[in-house]
Amino acid sequence: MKVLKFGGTSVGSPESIKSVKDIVRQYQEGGQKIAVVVSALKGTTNALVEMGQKARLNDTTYQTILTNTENHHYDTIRTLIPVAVQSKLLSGVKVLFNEIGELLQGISLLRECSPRTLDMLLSFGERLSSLIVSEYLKIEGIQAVQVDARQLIETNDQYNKARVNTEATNQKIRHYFDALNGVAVVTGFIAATAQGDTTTLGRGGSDYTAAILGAALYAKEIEIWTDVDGMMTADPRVVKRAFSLEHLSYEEAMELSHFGAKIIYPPTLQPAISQNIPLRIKNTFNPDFAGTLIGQASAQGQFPVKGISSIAHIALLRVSGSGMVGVPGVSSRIFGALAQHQINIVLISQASSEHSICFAVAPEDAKEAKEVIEEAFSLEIQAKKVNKVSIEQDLSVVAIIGEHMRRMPGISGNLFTALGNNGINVVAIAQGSSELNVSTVIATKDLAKALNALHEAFFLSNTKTIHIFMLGAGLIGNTLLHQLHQQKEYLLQEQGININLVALANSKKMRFDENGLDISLSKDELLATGETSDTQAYINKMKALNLPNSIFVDCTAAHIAIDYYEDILKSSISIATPNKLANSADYLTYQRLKQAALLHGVKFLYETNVGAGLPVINTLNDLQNSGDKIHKIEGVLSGTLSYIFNNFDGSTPFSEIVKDAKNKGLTEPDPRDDLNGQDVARKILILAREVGWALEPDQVQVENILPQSCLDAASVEQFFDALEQANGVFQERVEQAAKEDKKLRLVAVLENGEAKVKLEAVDSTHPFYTLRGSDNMIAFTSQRYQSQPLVIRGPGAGADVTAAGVFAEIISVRHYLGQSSYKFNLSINKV
Ligand SMILES: NC(=O)C1=CN([C@@H]2O[C@H](COP(=O)(O)OP(=O)(O)OC[C@H]3O[C@@H](n4cnc5c(N)ncnc54)[C@H](OP(=O)(O)O)[C@@H]3O)[C@@H](O)[C@H]2O)C=CC1
Ligand SMILES: N[C@@H](CC=O)C(=O)O
Ligand code: NA
Repeated sequence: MKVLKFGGTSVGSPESIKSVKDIVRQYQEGGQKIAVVVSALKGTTNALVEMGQKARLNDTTYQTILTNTENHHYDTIRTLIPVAVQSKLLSGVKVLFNEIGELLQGISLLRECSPRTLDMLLSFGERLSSLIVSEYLKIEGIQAVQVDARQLIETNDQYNKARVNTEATNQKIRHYFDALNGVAVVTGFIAATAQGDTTTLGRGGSDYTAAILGAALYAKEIEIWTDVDGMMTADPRVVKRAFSLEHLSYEEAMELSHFGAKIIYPPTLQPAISQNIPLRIKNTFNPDFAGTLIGQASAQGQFPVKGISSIAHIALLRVSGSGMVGVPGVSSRIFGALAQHQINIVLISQASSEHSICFAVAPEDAKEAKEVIEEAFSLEIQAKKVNKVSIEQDLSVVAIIGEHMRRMPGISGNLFTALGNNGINVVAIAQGSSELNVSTVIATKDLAKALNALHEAFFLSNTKTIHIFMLGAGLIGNTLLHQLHQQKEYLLQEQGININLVALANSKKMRFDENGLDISLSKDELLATGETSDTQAYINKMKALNLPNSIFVDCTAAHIAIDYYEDILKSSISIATPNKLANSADYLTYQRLKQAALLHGVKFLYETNVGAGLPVINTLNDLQNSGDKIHKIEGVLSGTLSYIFNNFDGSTPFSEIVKDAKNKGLTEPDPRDDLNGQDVARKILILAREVGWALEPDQVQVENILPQSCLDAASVEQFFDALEQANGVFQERVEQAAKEDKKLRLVAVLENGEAKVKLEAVDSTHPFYTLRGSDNMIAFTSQRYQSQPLVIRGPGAGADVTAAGVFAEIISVRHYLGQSSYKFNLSINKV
């Protein structure tokens, strides 16, 4: 025998009732004996409660609700059942609705709806649904019998939450089912006293009915049919990648349910659990899916943590004071006082110093809880031995649950790393000694982020999602987009990195999608449906989304986002940027950004600021971190100028070569930033700061090679016109160098705390002489590399190499996203 319980959504529509029929038929055909328990049609119980309340206040609008509810039942029948055989059922339903109408009229006349009357009123929900389902099954050729549980389940007269007389009930059930042929369709939730007065079983009542039947009939299994694929690893509305669990122990299911997974209500399943009857959670809308099996033992499968659950709103109360230390009975007085006032405690945490106890209650109970405790400790408070009770609001509880966390080191380490790396502050912690549940209290604003971060850390530890917020989709940004698209699949399959581009913007449009923009589309396609670009709004939205593992990628050439960097880092969002403007602004800005990243445990990444994709900054840091002392840095740091001087031989005008460099993506958006030495000045300034010299921008000595007319030009186009006029100036300098068998190079030098950028003609013995194309060359002379400098050389500009450098930084953040510190045991058999 199996007992199948179908909840309100499972009988909520004609389509779902058809699914119920298919499920019942399948069992019948398989020769399996079953009993079916049904809830009221979705929304009916609430509607009945509302009607009762309105009628009691003589508010005649209850009649509208009654008409709507009645029509909903008729519509269901008309859609479900062929016209020719509808009339019997329609009139049966009509009779019941007439009774409801009379009862409501009575309530309205008496202006009274006692618990007893309410139970009578609510009983109609299940009486109607069981009638419809059983008649429909009969019409479909299934031998079904409507069973009113008031004949079977006997309770006391504690209306609304009646207690079951197990002995009498078991007898009645066994007696009834012994004589029964066919499928019983039993009303959930309702019962009756020995005198025959209607009662209801309280919250989770239909589960209770199924458990009572299951226990009385020694059922092999109880199936709870609902509208989800079983118990999930987390709430799928918040955690998109939550998945359904195959096995759980009763205890795990109970913990998960306590923390908000409202699929079952375990207290009501106790009769079945005490007889060790397995429960299976199944989805009426996906019946072939196995669902979740809940039994005595927990499955030691792939995951030691079975679920991540939460209570969205709690208040935390703290009782503290010197008078609590070493004094027995304090907690009993606190919790005794709360119990007396029926205040439920969600979580308790106490430090071993005993100086304070904190506990969580529902926010609506907080004020009363404070008053009650202050009353109980009024003398100690007067004597200043106990402080006034403090209340913290806007908090949530997030818990990890699983029996196999027991004795497994590293679980809480992983929990706190995942929260910490995402800037989530833990206000309080509680772990039972059973180690079945580790609960943390956090700010409600961080709840979704915490659930996602923890879900990733415990269930998807082989896959990390990185949420990317990209600002700027010009040359570098667009190239990066292509690279992300090209590598997306490889990264997911081979590296376990899930690239999720959440936002993209240019100067005109911006677009957000928390679930990820489709990066197979071009940036124009992506932005076509975007909203008007607004940097402040962009940053606010990025912060408000509060996603874990987020990185902001500034691919603009502008100042627009620089002022927000510190705030972004403080919001636990990493930054990767090729934009040099932040690090080459005043020294204080540079310092504050580095500090903000450090303090908030996020990354501020800017390798491409110098030498594009070449590993310049990282090499410099590696040298210093390993104890080396930098004496001198000398370099050709402009890809643009390298390219220009390597290609300019006088046969093509200088201005044409500059245009060529621009078209090749080597120059800054305004090539004057390259030619006036500013771009290189920024780079050597950044290197100086990395070495530890607190230089300001105006302390870098720069030789500008551009005539004033070029600097004065109002736009890039006009600059090229002016440059054409000045071609001769450059022609002369290059020819002069060539005569001496030399080449021009814009060289940056950092030595003795001084930074200089100047145009030099180098001869064939100089290492810079041999540079080709857009090559950069950086030579570090240090304590270790004294006689022979450490040299880095290669293309130091261009869209591909720069975007690739930013790309590498984006994926590098996965290394600090909380690697699992425990090994999963995949080989152990499941229950
Ligand atoms: N080229 C190279 O080799 C290297 C470049 N870099 C750096 O890379 C950065 C990007 O350069 P590049 O791609 O050439 O520059 P582009 O001018 O091609 O692109 C800049 C992007 O920023 C966007 N933008 C400007 N203002 C805003 C705004 N208010 N809101 C949103 N987006 C905005 C632009 O929008 P729109 O498209 O609407 O104009 C454009 O998409 C620069 O900082 C540069 O110094 C660093 C190393 C090497
Ligand atoms: N315009 C720059 C690009 C890299 O920073 C250069 O030419 O080096
Ligand atoms: Na670099």
